[in-house]
Amino acid sequence: MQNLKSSIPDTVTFMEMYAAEITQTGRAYLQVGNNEVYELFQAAWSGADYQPDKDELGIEDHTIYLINDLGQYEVLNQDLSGLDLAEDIKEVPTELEAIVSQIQLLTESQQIAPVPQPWLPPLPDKIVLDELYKNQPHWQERKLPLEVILGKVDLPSKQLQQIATHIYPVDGHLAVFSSPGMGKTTLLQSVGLDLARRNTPEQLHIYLLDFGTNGLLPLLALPQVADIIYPDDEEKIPKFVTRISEEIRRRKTLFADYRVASLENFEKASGDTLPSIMFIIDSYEGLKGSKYEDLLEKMITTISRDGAGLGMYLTLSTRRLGTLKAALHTNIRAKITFKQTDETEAKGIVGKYTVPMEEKVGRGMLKHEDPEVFQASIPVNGQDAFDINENLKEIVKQLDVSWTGLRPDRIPVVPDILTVENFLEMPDIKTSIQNMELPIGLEFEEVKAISVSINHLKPFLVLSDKDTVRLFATTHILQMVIHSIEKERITLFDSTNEFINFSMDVGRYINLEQGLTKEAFELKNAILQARKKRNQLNKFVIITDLQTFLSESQLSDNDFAMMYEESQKVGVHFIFSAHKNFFMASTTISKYIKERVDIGIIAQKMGDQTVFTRSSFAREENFNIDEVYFHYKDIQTKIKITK
Ligand SMILES: Nc1ncnc2c1ncn2[C@@H]1O[C@H](COP(=O)(O)OP(=O)(O)OP(=O)(O)O)[C@@H](O)[C@H]1O
Repeated sequence: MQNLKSSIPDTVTFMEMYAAEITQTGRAYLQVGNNEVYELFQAAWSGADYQPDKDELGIEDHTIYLINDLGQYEVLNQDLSGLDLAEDIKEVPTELEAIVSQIQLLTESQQIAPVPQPWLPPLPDKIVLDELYKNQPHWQERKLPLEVILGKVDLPSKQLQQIATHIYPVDGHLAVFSSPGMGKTTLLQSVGLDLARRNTPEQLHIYLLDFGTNGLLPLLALPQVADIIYPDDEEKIPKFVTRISEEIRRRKTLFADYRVASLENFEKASGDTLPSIMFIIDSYEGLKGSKYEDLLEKMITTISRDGAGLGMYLTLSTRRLGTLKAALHTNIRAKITFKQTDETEAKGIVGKYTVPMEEKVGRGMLKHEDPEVFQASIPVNGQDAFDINENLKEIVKQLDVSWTGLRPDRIPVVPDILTVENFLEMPDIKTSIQNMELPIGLEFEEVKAISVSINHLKPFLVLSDKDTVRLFATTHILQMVIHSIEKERITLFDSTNEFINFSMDVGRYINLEQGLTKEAFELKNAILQARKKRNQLNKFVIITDLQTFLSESQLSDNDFAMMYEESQKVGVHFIFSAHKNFFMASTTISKYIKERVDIGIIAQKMGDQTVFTRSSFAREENFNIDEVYFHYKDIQTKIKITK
């Protein structure tokens, strides 16, 4: 305790005089009223160590001090406390602490209610979403306005701590800002889970745009989630943007037909329901510099401007306001910021505030009428981020299995590698093979399997300007034939000796060692005979390199032309593989084929070949080895082939 003389009023001069003499801590004069009666007293001290059996221990301080000229203590004898010999020095509570804890125990055991405080306790550091529900939300048949619980807000001016909710059709889009690691992703997870608990997959579709570090992944299995999009999803992003742009257009037209300006009014007027669409975007700044930045930014800005009326909402997180273009952030009214390294940044987001922003995760300012102190909820309980994610996945799984109705369609994407087995396992392909069709590949736009009817299959050309690529594409088409046609019906002219591995999978295998001539002439005669007798040979003939086949077989141009011409009439299906150079040479045969061929695989840029006429003049990208054009009915379609 400090010397009490400092609190003596100036008027008490005697007391002041005496008090000036006080040298001991806790010693004081006490005066009651304004007369000169005052008492010297010693204030009680509660800071001593609490040692209930001190008397029995006989602990006494025998230290002898000298008071020096400066009034300081100097130890004269040696330290007799024995502390230097003690093995284990324990800190004991002070007498004050001991008394307080005893009172606490007593009030608890006797259930004595605490005295009401004139202010509310501070917001908790951790609030689990479940704690904020009055009633656990559940799926309802009737579509309700899109609403979520965000956390708790402290309103000291109103002596209130309220659950902070966000009603999208009223409050619009929502953005949360902060320095790294302050709780943005966790709040988005909370929003995602809460939305999924309240709305069925028929009432709400969610798209997760994860431009951060997989923070939204635990939400992927929610039945409302259509898909997750990463900034490097080269195939998915353009399809996603097309899908959303078409949906915006469709909703605008529909709403115009009913002369309404909101989803709610459309549903009232038409009696139909359309799902609300939520875009949860984590770490918006992660989009910067990516290939599709402009495309996505444009789409997100359009949603920020037109979305609310169409039932499409954004909930996004990012570090700073500056990462969002003005055209985007001015359309987002509801903003939350957690701790920012630079406080002016936080004030720029939610407006001026005077209370200091605490450096706690999930603690920040929410723009209410004025900025108010806010604690975000976490979706589920957990010790750390890993724990929270694991528990969240568990709850998401429960929601996933409990929904048996329709779900939003995923954005179709072609697999990175299409194995022969996976391709042939596709239900569409199984049906095509049963229907006497030859599987060709997977189309990219809608990821549909492409196949062609074998009955009307004309001579088929595999064309490329690189031998390795041609070998790859030829192998693919050979595999397709092997897996859809009986072995006995396949003849393989391996004019480059590169397909010996397939010799056992076909009915006839002929390579250079055996000589192609005899078999080639036999084939020609068989075609002629069948033509005369109007027989059907039902054969597939694969020629792995047309140029060497022609030179090695010694067939004349006429012989070859006859075979080509008559083959279709007698059920012989040719598949030729040829290098681009074969057609550059402009021989009689190459010109003959060029004029007639109208089906094939082009494993090179369309602009660099002259065999097939281009159906589109869009800029050509570089293809991977398993991406080719399929030319059919005068149109080229980009397809994925097996690897
Ligand atoms: N509201 C909260 N209450 C308590 N703990 C939280 C809260 N929000 C987040 N945390 C914890 O803080 C850590 C960081 O959270 P989170 O990943 O959500 O931050 P962030 O701002 O998204 O980070 P970054 O910018 O790096 O993506 C996690 O361990 C998380 O469990």
